[in-house]
Amino acid sequence: MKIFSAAQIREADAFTIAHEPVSSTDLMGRAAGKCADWLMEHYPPSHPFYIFCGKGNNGGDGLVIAQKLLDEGYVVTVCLLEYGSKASEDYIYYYRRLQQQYAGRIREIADVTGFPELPPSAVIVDAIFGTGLNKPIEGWLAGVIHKINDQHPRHTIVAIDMPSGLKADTSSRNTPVIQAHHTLSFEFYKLAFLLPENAAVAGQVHILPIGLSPEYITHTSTRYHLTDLDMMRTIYMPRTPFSHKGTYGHALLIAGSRGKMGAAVLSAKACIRVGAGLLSCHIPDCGYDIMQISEPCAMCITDELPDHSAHFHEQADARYKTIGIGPGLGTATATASSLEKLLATYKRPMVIDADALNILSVYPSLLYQVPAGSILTPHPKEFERLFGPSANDVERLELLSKQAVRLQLYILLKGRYTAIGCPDGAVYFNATGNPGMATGGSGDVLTGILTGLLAQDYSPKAAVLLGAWIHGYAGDLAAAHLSQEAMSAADIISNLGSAFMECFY
Ligand SMILES: NC(=O)C1=CN([C@@H]2O[C@H](COP(=O)(O)OP(=O)(O)OC[C@H]3O[C@@H](n4cnc5c(N)ncnc54)[C@H](O)[C@@H]3O)[C@@H](O)[C@H]2O)[C@@H](O)CC1
Ligand SMILES: [K+]
Repeated sequence: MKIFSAAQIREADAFTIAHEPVSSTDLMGRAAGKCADWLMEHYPPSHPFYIFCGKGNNGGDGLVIAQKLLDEGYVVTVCLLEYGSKASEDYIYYYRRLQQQYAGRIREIADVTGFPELPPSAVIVDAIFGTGLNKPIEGWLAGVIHKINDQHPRHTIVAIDMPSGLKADTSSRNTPVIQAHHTLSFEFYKLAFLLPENAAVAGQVHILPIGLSPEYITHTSTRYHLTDLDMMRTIYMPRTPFSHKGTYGHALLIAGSRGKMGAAVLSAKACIRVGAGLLSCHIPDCGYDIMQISEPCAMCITDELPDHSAHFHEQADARYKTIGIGPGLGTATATASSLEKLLATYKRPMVIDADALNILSVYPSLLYQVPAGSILTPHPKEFERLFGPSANDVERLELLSKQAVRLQLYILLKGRYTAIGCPDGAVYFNATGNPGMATGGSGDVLTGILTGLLAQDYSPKAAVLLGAWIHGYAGDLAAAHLSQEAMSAADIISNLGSAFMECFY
């Protein structure tokens, strides 16, 4: 799914109005009508509604919702915030209609003392500002936002299109924003919903289709995308009947050190479980029994050193379709030097994670030696060590995209919505996964998955998008069986099979 900017959403709106054609008043009626339907489906008339309206089209949506709920016999109080701006035309149209029929339900609020006392089980609808917000909310309006947020523990707050105060595509850090339980947003995810810094504000996001022009949507390109199952189905490559293990590639995994062999084992298991034809693991001598016993499907090459690896560059040749390097590897100087030599000779796209990333952040010039199309998988701290700090999440995404273009790499920044920067500047957010995956070893599993997919001739872009998806999907299945608390990284691997079955069979 494409993620459009606020400016593009305005264009989509205008394009739909001109080409469907539909009047802007009717488009508002249609969009807000969907919200009213959602509200009535989720809350019976025993819930009194308090609908707070700004004076733009978001406020207009609030007026349409109020009218529909009142027509259906709901108890509604409409709170119009009178902050001096000129009302939009569509707002005025729906205001007149409401005023004619339900004048007694309308209250004007011109400062924070006008904030109503709310009865138990009230539902607050936030229709103050939407995508038209053009500066942080200030003065008594900010006071109203705080008052609404004070109700959060006692009353349900439903935001229309955007929680008011949240900017669609720039940072809203340290500004007043409604903290909604639910956000009913029109047609598209907004970038703001996918940023960790906004975790507290949008609640559950429900995307309501409002019939914006499919022509506009298809033909307009965006930098940001959210992955979905349909996209994965176009990427997934079923195995062919006459194939053999050679068809699915020989991967080399360079991982593990004394005390961190578990990372190597998790990566190896995941690599095999996504279908790599063959897997060899380069591990220090201390890990030999551990790996052979834990994963009999993998072959082992042991380093001359007992506790960490420093000779893997001698192995890394064209026999291997790809290499995954980093989990539990350690950052010893000899390991770093072997990585440098490996990067000088091995030129296929590879997967670089964990300690291999830490080595690159100590020797940043090595970043330029990483083969084009390789996949880096930093978590936010590793990302910062590699590329420096950012003032906010939007800046961090811009940095991600810039570095992916500059280095011609795929950079997968881990998080609730893992963000994948591509060499062409596009950024994809992965839609699967859950907080149960915030546990040691999850990243090692991802490295194994990505390595296994590259081995099978998935393009780097296909591998990184599908890998992130299936990793999160398997994690979601694990959490569904076991709870987010009890699941471990090993459970992600155990659920990879069911994830493939559910998504692709
Ligand atoms: N295509 C769509 O997505 C549709 C959008 N509609 C609604 O239209 C909204 C956008 O409407 P508008 O562009 O009128 O924008 P808003 O309703 O978000 O607000 C714009 C108004 O608020 C003022 N304003 C902005 N920031 C302010 C601040 N911090 N303090 C005080 N005043 C401020 C602006 O000057 C303008 O008057 C969407 O969020 C959605 O709710 C729907 O009605 C129809 C379809
Ligand atoms: K809103």
